[in-house]
Amino acid sequence: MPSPAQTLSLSVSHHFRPRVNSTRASVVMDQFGIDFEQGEHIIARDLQFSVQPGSVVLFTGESGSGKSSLLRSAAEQLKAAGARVISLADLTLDDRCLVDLLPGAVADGLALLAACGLGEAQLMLRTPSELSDGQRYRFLLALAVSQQADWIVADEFTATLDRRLARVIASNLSRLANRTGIGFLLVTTHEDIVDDLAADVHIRCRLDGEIEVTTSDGDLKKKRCGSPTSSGSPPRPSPTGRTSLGGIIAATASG
Ligand SMILES: Nc1ncnc2c1ncn2[C@@H]1O[C@H](COP(=O)(O)OP(=O)(O)OP(=O)(O)O)[C@@H](O)[C@H]1O
Repeated sequence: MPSPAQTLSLSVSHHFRPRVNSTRASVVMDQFGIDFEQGEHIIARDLQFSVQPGSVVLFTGESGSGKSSLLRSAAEQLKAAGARVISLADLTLDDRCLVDLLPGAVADGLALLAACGLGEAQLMLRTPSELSDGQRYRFLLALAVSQQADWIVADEFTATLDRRLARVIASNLSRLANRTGIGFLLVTTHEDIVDDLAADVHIRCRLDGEIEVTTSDGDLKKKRCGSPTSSGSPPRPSPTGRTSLGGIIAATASG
């Protein structure tokens, strides 16, 4: 059983160097002064916040600011501590009616579908492949809640929904978390759901590397723990005109 409250400490970075070497990758590395040993893009160093059962943690920020990287790191830490963590991205959907896909009593299933904005009878009788993208996303949310997880992980939260519905779902999810004790780790670029979601922890990532952590007690902490991500590149040096590829050194056009 996971302990009632825990502090997560996230340290996330990605290497600049390519996962797959190629001559062209080697030329780019030379042009931007990245060698095979160095070049690290730091998303966060020791970013700390506390969570407990039923906490809603929201990561927002611009595209590329590191939200998903932090989400994955938080989910891994919770898993490592023994929590049952379900990611919407890992759920598979059979071709059966929505009401048949939800375990437990029919009445519970109907209530859950309604909370996720799928309360109309004709929708409950459809299969996942007959739903719109936004309806399918909402069903994934309902399915995840029905599977008795400690934590549910949802990237691109409400991205496929019109913004009015997005706010309704955010508010319902907040109530669900309170009622069930299921925690949520959510990522979105949309800030319009912030008030309705009333997250316990709101982590705002910025492309300049600053991360803001706001907790529900109104506490705001700002930390510059990442490296700027706007260009994703270290300062540009003069190219050497030499490229290294798996130990082979060759002259390039820049030389
Ligand atoms: N596995 C990886 N290896 C190297 N770099 C990565 C990896 N995953 C992400 N990055 C880089 O880290 C930065 C943050 O990526 P991330 O996916 O966390 O951002 P995001 O804020 O979720 O973006 P978006 O809103 O576009 O999904 C980006 O510059 C991305 O290129």
